[in-house]
Amino acid sequence: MKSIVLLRHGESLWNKENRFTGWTDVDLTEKGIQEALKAGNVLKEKGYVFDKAYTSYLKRAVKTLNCVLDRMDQDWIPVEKSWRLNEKHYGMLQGLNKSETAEKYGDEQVLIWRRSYDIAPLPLPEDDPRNPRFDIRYKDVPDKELPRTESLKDTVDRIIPYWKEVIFPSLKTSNQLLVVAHGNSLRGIIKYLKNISNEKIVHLNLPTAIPYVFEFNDDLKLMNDYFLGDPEEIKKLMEAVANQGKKK
Ligand SMILES: O=C(O)[C@@H](CO)OP(=O)(O)O
Repeated sequence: MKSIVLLRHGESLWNKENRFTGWTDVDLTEKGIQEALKAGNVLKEKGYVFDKAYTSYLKRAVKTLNCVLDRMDQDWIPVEKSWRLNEKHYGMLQGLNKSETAEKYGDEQVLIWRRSYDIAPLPLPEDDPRNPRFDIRYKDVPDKELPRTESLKDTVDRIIPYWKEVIFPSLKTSNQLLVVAHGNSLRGIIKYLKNISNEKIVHLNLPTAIPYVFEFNDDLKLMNDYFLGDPEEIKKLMEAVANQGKKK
């Protein structure tokens, strides 16, 4: 069986402060580093040997990947970074506290901004210094492809071509691949892989740094998917993520 392991980064500073993050390049907390190292230990214990890893241009994902590979003593494997694996762009919500935003606009509106398929938060103004066009790391990305906000659909539209053209085809010549990315960019990939409806995807909340394994047969047909960890604990972690967008 071939497998692709999806992993959300460990806790970031803005996860801890409960702020909308999106494309803001915040670092891991100490807890986030420990979570990433733990994921590395779990993958090592299970005997994973990755042929290649993929991650985003954002340091919380890059550093999580580095911690995982360090723990596995697989620091040497090829790694490809792509802006296409970045988190959903959260537009004008970036930096705001999620429960304060729920106090102001209501839980339901925040759920729409966080989890609906095709509704995006208000975009950053064109001249906002946070517009990705002013960030050197995106200098090779055509301006029209750089978001100032995104719905999950927009995220899927930029991520799935990369999945189909780069990540998935490399499974033909590999056995195990690792993708370290973000809560919503991974939700987009999972929606595509499992053909989850626009309505059902609202309820998927990914915990930080819990490996999610997708197994494929030799014809690259998806056979099985499961988290590595205690199901009860994972359920609680998922509920905690869902609750981040509610009033206190
Ligand atoms: O703020 C964000 O960028 C994301 C992921 O951390 O959060 P949410 O779970 O609200 O989509």
